[in-house]
Amino acid sequence: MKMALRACLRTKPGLTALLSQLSCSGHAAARRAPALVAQRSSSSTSQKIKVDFDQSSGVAVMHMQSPPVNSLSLEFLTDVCIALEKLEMDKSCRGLVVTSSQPKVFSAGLDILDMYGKSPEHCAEFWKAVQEMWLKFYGSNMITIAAVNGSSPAGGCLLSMTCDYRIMADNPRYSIGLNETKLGIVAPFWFKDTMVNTVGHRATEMALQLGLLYSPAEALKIGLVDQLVHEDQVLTTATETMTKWLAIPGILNISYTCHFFHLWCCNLVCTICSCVCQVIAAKKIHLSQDF
Ligand SMILES: CCCCCCCCCCCCC/C=C/C(=O)SCCNC(=O)CCNC(=O)[C@H](O)C(C)(C)COP(=O)(O)OP(=O)(O)OC[C@H]1O[C@@H](n2cnc3c(N)ncnc32)[C@H](O)[C@@H]1OP(=O)(O)O
Repeated sequence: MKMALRACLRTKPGLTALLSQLSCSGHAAARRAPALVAQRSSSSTSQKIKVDFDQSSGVAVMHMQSPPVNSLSLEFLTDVCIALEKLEMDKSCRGLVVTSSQPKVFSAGLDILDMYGKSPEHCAEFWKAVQEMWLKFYGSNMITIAAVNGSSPAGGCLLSMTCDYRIMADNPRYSIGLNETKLGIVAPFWFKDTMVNTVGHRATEMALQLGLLYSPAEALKIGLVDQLVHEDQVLTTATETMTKWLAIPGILNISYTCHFFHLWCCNLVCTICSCVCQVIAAKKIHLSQDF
């Protein structure tokens, strides 16, 4: 699925242009961007994202370092998107491993504090940034591997699911899943679609209806993650796995099918509608709070 989307993006410049208009790169571009320099290994850092790029292997490692729990705030999402955009533009970068520098947590999902009591404009910007992160990872030209070295609820799980492969720390204290229902929130349909593409319809229905968080062993069983390793081994296993993937001839050039392209278009159209609805809703809430 991910590869099909990637191929769509590569072969449909019009779609790419549309996406870039839709995306929040406007505000992203205004911010500082971690630079990638042409040397064997480079390291670039924004406040919340550190990228180590090994030019000899063509593999970058993105460390999320937004304490305490890598919650996805507007600022953090913007940094992630900028870093990803930079890597995407560097054609020598063929693989990306995403991991966390925070102990015990990969990402706590959307930053709840960034969604509450904020202006409609902020909410719209925030929501656009969430969608941009999803689009950028899902449509990435690189092979992406999530090194899930801690808990990964809700938006954190979404982030990992947009990657081609997930390796999780085998620690029963960690959990992963779309738990929005338990928080009284409905997971957006594109969260749902991403999970369907990962674990199938029935498992997704159960997961979303009950707001399930899975232990690593349970997650492996339903295919939400692909591999469990000792937590000390998550990152090294991810880079080893990346080497194997990148050795496959043409891995970055898998052709797409019409079915996937249609699904992609549907998702895009629905996303626009959902975005408009969110803004309208936000405005209504804002108005009702005034009375
Ligand atoms: C009307 C228009 C609206 C437009 C805007 C759009 C809004 C649309 C809303 C719809 C969104 C739907 C999709 C939602 C997706 C989400 O991702 S929602 C977020 C769900 N996340 C969670 O449920 C995670 C909750 N956190 C945890 O389970 C645990 O914290 C952890 C991640 C497992 C880590 O546990 P532990 O190591 O024990 O740390 P804690 O002590 O629990 O936490 C440390 C501090 O971090 C704060 N924190 C935790 N999670 C978040 C978070 N998601 N956002 C912000 N802050 C978080 C926590 O409060 C602690 O803070 P302090 O108490 O200050 O230390």
